Amino acid sequence: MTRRTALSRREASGLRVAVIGAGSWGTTFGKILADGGAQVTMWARRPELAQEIAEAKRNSQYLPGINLPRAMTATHQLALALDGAEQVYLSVPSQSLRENLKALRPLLADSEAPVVSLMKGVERRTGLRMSQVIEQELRCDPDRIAVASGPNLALEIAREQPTAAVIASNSQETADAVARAARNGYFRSFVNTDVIGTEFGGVLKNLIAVAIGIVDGVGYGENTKASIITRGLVEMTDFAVANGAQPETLQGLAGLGDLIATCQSPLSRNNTAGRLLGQGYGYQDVVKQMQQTAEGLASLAPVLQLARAAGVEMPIVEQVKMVLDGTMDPRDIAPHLTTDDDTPQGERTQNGQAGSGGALRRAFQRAFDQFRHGGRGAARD
Ligand SMILES: NC(=O)c1ccc[n+]([C@@H]2O[C@H](COP(=O)([O-])OP(=O)(O)OC[C@H]3O[C@@H](n4cnc5c(N)ncnc54)[C@H](O)[C@@H]3O)[C@@H](O)[C@H]2O)c1
Ligand SMILES: O=P(O)(O)OC[C@H](O)CO
Repeated sequence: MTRRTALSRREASGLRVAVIGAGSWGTTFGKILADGGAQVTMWARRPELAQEIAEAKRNSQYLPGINLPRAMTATHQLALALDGAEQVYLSVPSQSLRENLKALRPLLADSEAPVVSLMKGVERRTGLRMSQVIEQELRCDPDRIAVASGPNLALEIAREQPTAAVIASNSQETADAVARAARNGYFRSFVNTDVIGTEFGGVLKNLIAVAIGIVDGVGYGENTKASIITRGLVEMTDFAVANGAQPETLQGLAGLGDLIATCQSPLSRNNTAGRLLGQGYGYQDVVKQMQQTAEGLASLAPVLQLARAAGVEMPIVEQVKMVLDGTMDPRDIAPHLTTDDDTPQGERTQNGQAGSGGALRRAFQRAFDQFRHGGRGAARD
């Protein structure tokens, strides 16, 4: 244990937490919590992984070379993992969250513990964010739910490289309680109440990271990547704000911060999936080659559906989808500034209008329409 870790252990001393999902992020987050002083029980689907974590204090498949803290144990029995848990953290692939929650629900029936999503996807079938799926399946007070997001490449954090994150909840009290637990000498949690912006930041940066991977795979250079990252952030902000986020959240750790980390790092699975696409592999081959979860691939279609419903243009994300579907040559990917032939006027807006941005204007228009129609739903732009 490093000195920084030792200093911070006092802060959450003795808190009992459960982490559901023992892949690279679940295990790393378990280490963050244990190094902050919590007693952590991991739930792993496979008994042999639970045994390795509990006995050898290792997770050699997902975190090679990392020694896990003594205050971390593991089981493959959900009931044991949740027994007495004062906080519950969820870190399974987004598309499997609902089925996992169905198993969790009876075990959490009498619990008031905060439930924290560590995931960065939307559900393909419904387009729902993970906190919404949690609320639906656990039928719990949304104030109990929190989400964690930020520039958080698991292996770097497992190596105790200093990192910051955002914990968001509708309830300031819940966010504060989670942030106090998820904090140690190498991991710092900031708090906000913008759950939508924090969650969508994590989802959307994955899609732009796939685009950057494609560009890398094709062999284009830094100008192309910088153009896509910059215009990608505009798409992320437009989309998130149109769906209820606060724009400043997208400029913070959960937006820009995570976008930078994920687009730059070869550790990123989304970036890696994009690189394979750029090298000419088809979707099925990419899925076969990925050993770990690349959330962006499953989130593409539902995000584009939500974007169309909100009248938001996402030309970069559209192109990633076309490459994935095999309908566009990866070499044709470009940081399109507009989907029509007009000369774009100013970088910030999609519709050639000056000012604070297309998404803000549309969000305002929608609120106005809603007001005008007596809250019966807004007209489409
Ligand atoms: N790895 C990171 O750096 C990182 C950082 C921040 C957030 N995240 C997010 O965390 C979430 C989990 O990702 P990860 O990196 O831990 O993925 P991973 O691929 O490393 O691990 C996923 C884990 O879930 C298990 N799993 C697979 N299918 C399952 C199912 N149907 N039910 C239960 N468990 C199942 C796997 O066995 C594995 O243990 C994702 O939403 C990801 O975006 C990851
Ligand atoms: O490996 P990725 O692409 O899932 O990215 C991991 C984290 O989300 C980075 O913050």
